[in-house]
Amino acid sequence: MSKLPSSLSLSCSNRKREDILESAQYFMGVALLAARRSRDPSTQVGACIVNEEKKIVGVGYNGMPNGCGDDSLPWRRSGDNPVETKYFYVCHAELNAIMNKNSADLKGCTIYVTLFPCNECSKLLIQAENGSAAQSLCG
Ligand SMILES: Nc1ccn([C@H]2C[C@H](O)[C@@H](COP(=O)(O)O)O2)c(=O)n1
Ligand SMILES: [Zn+2]
Repeated sequence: MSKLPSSLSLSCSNRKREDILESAQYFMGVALLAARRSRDPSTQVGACIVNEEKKIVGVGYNGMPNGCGDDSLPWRRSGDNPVETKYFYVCHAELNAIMNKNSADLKGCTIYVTLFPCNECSKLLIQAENGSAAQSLCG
């Protein structure tokens, strides 16, 4: 291999950068970025699923179901009837991350979520993983 011209070797360091994000910080950063896509006016949640090879296999954020207008469904937290609140409709970030996954199952995966998973999502994560509980890291 040819040597770099002396002008370049003077200006470029030969050392790799050491002050980089740890992988967990990076994956939680992806979850935090995903949360910024959420239309929920009060709480934005992001989730990032990572496999054993440290590859991202699914990302999601909380939002209304596909095809249901963000403008036509309620975003309020309370109402006389549950159907008048967002809770009746909204899909949680973890559910969306699972549905967006690009692998058959989530065996050995870790999910990075910006909020603690609810009981329903915990059940989904367990089933999607095929038996045992998926790890959760919460920010
Ligand atoms: N693990 C979680 C917990 C909550 N969410 C979503 C569901 C709602 O859109 C919002 C919570 O709204 P709040 O009661 O704080 O007004 O966060 C989720 O996606 N994942
Ligand atoms: Zn949930």
